[in-house]
Amino acid sequence: MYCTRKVADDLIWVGADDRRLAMFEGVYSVPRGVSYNSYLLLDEKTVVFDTVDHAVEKTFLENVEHGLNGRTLDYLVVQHMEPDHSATIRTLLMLYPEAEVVCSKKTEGMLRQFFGDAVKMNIKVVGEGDTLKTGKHEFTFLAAPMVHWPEVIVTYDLTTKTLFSADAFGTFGALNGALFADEVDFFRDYLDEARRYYTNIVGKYGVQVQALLKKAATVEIKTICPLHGFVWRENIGAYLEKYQKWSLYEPEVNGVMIAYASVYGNTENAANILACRLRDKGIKTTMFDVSVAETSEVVAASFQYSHLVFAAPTYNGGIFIKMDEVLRDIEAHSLKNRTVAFMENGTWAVTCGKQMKEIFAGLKGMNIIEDTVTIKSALADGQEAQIEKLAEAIAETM
Ligand SMILES: Cc1cc2nc3c(=O)[nH]c(=O)nc-3n(C[C@H](O)[C@H](O)[C@H](O)COP(=O)(O)O)c2cc1C
Repeated sequence: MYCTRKVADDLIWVGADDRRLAMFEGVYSVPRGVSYNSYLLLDEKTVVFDTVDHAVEKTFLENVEHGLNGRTLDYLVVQHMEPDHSATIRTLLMLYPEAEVVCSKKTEGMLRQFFGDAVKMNIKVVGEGDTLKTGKHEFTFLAAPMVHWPEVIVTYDLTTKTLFSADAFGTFGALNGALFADEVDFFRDYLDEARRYYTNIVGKYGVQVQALLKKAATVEIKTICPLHGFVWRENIGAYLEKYQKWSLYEPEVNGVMIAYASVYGNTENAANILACRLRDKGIKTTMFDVSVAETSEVVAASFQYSHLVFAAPTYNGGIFIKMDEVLRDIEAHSLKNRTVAFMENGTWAVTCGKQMKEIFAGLKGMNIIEDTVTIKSALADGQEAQIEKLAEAIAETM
């Protein structure tokens, strides 16, 4: 049975929630589920904007069929070829073979890569600024390369001032019946998931997101229809401000994120003492044990906080594996402009502080605090003073 909601009188959300997916993109847990959004326009011509993941194909096809109500599908706009949005293209085109596929030149190549030549596609390639008139509505297309694949376009409805934003402005989390961000307390209940989504998925491409935001700033936007999460029609500015900060790598919290690893508890003990000394100075702290925390959460928090401390044991001559994974992921996301400090532990040859530092030395704008605390198995008498010194060094840079 179809399950749809109206974005406007002639625009229907024909997507679906998936609450069974264990790992989004094989990496990110989605305990609150995820939505795959697709939109159907019923103008003189009919248009579907992107499709959905295989997991929700049945509902999507029923939704489109119900929305069309016997009409034919004239256009399928493909903004992004990642399979969570494109997997259902083949089936949709088999059902509506007359539909013209509107996409970028790069998408045309990717369609062939993913689907081969088996499905006949009537493709209309569009470039930056090209327009498509469907009756009452007129659309223009903007290139958004690397937000977050190279082929991405976003679509702006000149008539209603609606931005179909592809993966930009998305969030993890099923919609649970709500479609609009103003139907939930987004900034209280979903901002953390939106940050985790942004930082992990497009966080590396701040420059490209900035380019898209600059283009978006030249037009009035009344509604944003992303491919995951809620549709925005109120308080859009507040969400744009978050994107502005995230894409400029500006921290949201002047405070310290402490991420630690600890096999036997001694590094954890040092990390806890540091957190207490920082709080004594009135500094905000948050902590993660990287053995149990999701790496994507630590990456998101490293974008959120101004100061980062990493504490880990030496492990087979290197960095403890779970910490290594976190640090490599932060490095892969090209985080910039943070103050960073380290605590290292080891029983016979303590090397991981230097190795952790080397990772950050390769990132732009990192202020590395040199007073690494070195622990030999467990904190020795008198080492409280070293931790206090590190807390003071951090406080001086706040
Ligand atoms: C598999 C394994 C490999 C280790 N490799 C090293 C090493 O290369 N160098 C070293 O100094 N200590 C090494 N250690 C010891 C730990 O780093 C050390 O005991 C540290 O104090 C543990 O801190 P924790 O109490 O926070 O777990 C290793 C421990 C384990 C379990």
